[in-house]
Amino acid sequence: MKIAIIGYGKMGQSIEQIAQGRGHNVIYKTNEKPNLSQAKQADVAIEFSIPEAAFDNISECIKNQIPVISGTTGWLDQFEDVARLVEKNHSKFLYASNFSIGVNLFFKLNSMLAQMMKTQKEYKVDISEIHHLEKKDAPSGTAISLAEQIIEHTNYKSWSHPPKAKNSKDIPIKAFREKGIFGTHEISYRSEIDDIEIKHTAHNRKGFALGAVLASEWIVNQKNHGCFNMNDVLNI
Ligand SMILES: NC(=O)C1=CN([C@@H]2O[C@H](COP(=O)(O)OP(=O)(O)OC[C@H]3O[C@@H](n4cnc5c(N)ncnc54)[C@H](OP(=O)(O)O)[C@@H]3O)[C@@H](O)[C@H]2O)C=CC1
Ligand SMILES: O=C(O)C1=N[C@H](C(=O)O)C[C@H](O)C1
Repeated sequence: MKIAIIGYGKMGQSIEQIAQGRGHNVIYKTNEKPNLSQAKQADVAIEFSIPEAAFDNISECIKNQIPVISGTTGWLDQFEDVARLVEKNHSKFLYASNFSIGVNLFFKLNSMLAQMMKTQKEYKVDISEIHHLEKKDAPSGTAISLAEQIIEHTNYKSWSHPPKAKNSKDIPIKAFREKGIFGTHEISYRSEIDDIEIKHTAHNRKGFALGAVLASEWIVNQKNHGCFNMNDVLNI
């Protein structure tokens, strides 16, 4: 598979390593707005850049019929515009706030626990995330996905960051930045009697990078056009 990497920072470099280890060829990489005539030579573009650039980078790939995978967080208010472009151009796009298999299992666990907690009125939920000091957005895309899954299965209506006091329909998300943390997410249901907590800790970036490469392999073989996610890729 020929790969274009758009955003060759910490993730772009990890993805290149994993992709090469699986026998793929990185034919183009950039830290700027992509050169489309070069990117078009690839079977797939993998986009991990910055919140301000993601929408333009993804849109250009879609308009040029390059299947595109993105993991950039902090731009999702423009997701519907991307979905319209995908339809209009009969293109393929896959987004995940977190590509790691472990986190995608954790997402399932979060949804199952939320379903059980819906009727347990004495518990209040909160989410916390910890990331490295270079992270540009807060709260993390993963924390927002976790909140949305809880909202889908309970009576909570929204999430807030920074946490608002005394809004019982709001899920508070706390974000911490510490040196050398790759991504830690914790969900806590607390009552006066006890707490129930589930937690995922990434030890490095290999899981995110491997997931992005697996998603790329999947989308290249996908016959239909459309917007996809990791549930389409992983049979879990
Ligand atoms: N979904 C997932 O599983 C994961 C998502 N992420 C997300 O991926 C994104 C990147 O993370 P990370 O690699 O750690 O961040 P980095 O800051 O290490 O990398 C971002 C790179 O994008 C480059 N860049 C800046 N402007 C553009 C542009 N216009 N077009 C293309 N590239 C550009 C930067 O270049 P320069 O430094 O020269 O400005 C930099 O090299 C973040 O949004 C992060 O939250 C991270 C890990 C996992
Ligand atoms: O910026 C990061 O590093 C990460 N970002 C993603 C997020 O915002 O959820 C995924 C992972 O937690 C690492």
